[in-house]
This record gives sequence, C-alpha cells and structure tokens, in this order.
Amino acid sequence: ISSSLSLVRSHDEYQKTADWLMSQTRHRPQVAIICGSGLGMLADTLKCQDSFAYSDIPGFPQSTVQGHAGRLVFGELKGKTCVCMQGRFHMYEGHSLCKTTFPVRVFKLLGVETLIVTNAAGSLADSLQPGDIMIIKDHVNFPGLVGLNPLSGPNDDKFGPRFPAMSGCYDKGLRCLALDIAKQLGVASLMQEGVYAMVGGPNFETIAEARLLHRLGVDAVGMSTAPEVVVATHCGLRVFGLSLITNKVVKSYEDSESVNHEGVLEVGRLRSHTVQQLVTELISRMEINNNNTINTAV
Ligand SMILES: O=P(O)(O)O[C@@H]1C[C@H](O)[C@@H](CO)O1
Ligand SMILES: Nc1nc2[nH]cnc2c(=O)[nH]1
Repeated sequence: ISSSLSLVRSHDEYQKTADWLMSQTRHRPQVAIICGSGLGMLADTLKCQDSFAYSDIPGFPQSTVQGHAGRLVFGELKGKTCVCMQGRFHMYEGHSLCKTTFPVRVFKLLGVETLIVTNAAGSLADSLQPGDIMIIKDHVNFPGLVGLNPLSGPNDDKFGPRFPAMSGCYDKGLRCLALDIAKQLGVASLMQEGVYAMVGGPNFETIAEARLLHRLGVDAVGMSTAPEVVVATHCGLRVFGLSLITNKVVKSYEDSESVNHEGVLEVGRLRSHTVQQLVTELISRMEINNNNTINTAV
C-alpha cells in the first residue's frame, strides 16, 4: 500500500496528457469507452478516427495483456464524440492503481461526461451462461475493501471529495435504457443485471474462492473495472458498465473444466457484433448535457 501511495499522480500530470491529446486531435469527446478483454472491436464503429498508440501518449501507461491492443481511438458515433481505450490496465500487470485509472481523469479533463466500462467476466450466478451480457448494477471492490484503492493518498479536491459516495455509481437511467435497447434488438434473453466483483488476479479462482464469492451474492467475477468506476464516480462522471460472460466459474470438485484466457478472448469475438450493437444504440440514445464535440482551432 505504501509503495502505491508514492505513485500518486499530480493534477499537472493528468493535465499535461489531456493538453497533448487536445493538441493532436480536433475531437472533444463526450463519451469514453474502456474495452475489456477481447472487446477492442468496439472502437471499429467510430467514424473519422484519430488514433494514438499508448506508447506515443505522454504519461500514458502501456498495455501488456493479449487482447488489449494499447491504442486510444477518438471518433464520432451517431452524432456523439467518443474516445475509446483499446486495452485497459490491470493491477496484476504490476501497475499501481493510480496508473490503472490514469486515463479516467484524463477523460474528465478532456470534457467527457459519461464513461462506458466493459469487461470479460466469469459467472457465478446459475442464470448467467457464457455469451450472456450482464449489465453491472453494482460492484464489490475486493482490493478496495482491504485498502488497495486508487483514491488512497492525498485527495485532489479539483477532481472530487475526500469521501465520495459509491451507492448508485452505475447510472440507473442508462441501465434501464440498455435493457430497453436489448428488447428492441431481440437480445433481451441474453441480458440481465447483476453484481460484478473485482479480484486482484492474475490467477482464476479456486473452487473454494468461487463458492465463497457465490455465497456472498456475486454474479460475475473479473480482474478490473472497479477502480476505474471508483475514480470516475469521484470526479462526477456518469457510468454504465457491462460484463460479457466468457465462462462459468468452476464451483464443483467434480467438474473437470477449467478456464483460460484464449477461451475468454474467443467468446469476445463470438459476441462482438451484439456488444457493438448495444453500445452503439446506447450512445445514440443517451442524452448528453455538454456540447463538447470538435475544436476547429486544432
Ligand atoms: O480487462 P478485462 O477485465 O476484460 O479482462 C479479463 C480479466 C483478465 O484480465 C482477463 C482474463 O482472461 O480477462
Ligand atoms: N477472476 C476472473 N476473471 C475472469 N475474466 C474472465 N473470466 C474470468 C473468471 O472466471 N475469473
């Protein structure tokens, strides 16, 4: 914990990255999307793209995980300006939590109002099958519960309060809208709301851990998302989250199946079209209050 505190970033560092991006693209995004494992294709739907390798963006961390391309893509989607992270940062890669959430505050400084987080997750709920899409209603931030929190360290009042509330951090209006869209697209049978839990990873769960999470009321488990949502909520972003269920978490000693990352990516490919349709329609129909779209001076 003490080593992660020493890695806290200053407001200037976030601002420098935001200023650099604003000097390189005319897009002024209203919506940010973070793509989970195997879900990088969400960026393909953006028109008039400007894209940047993470390695070229000052201050940006680097992706090290297969299925996370490491590219930031700006573009237009159904009349809204978006920025999409093709690849996120995970605690298990060795990044501090400030680093894993660094882009979220940069998005805030770019004028983003709504954050869409996506991830690949294993299901604990019997009602969730591989290929289903879970709208995240709430989360359990296991690392956060024991003090591994991206907001640890001195609070930056310019971003938000010392003690932010987290009840209601997944916007109810957007969740209802997504369920409505699922009905219209004819994919309602694939979708339900549920509780996501973040564990540290990188190993998948033991059977005893899976049983514990199930008894605690967790519907799906993964290795990301919660820190990004905590930081986004702290700085006042509206959040929508979805988990693509890529596997069932093994809960029985009689079950000989086991999960692997290639299988996780494969389900992402199989469901890419549906996830793209849902996110596109959601962005199209969501109301945005700011008119942050394009800067003609760049
Ligand atoms: O970035 P996400 O949370 O989608 O990635 C999940 C969790 C691990 O990083 C990986 C395991 O296959 O997928
Ligand atoms: N922790 C965890 N993360 C995942 N990401 C995709 N599937 C899983 C899983 O079963 N467990």
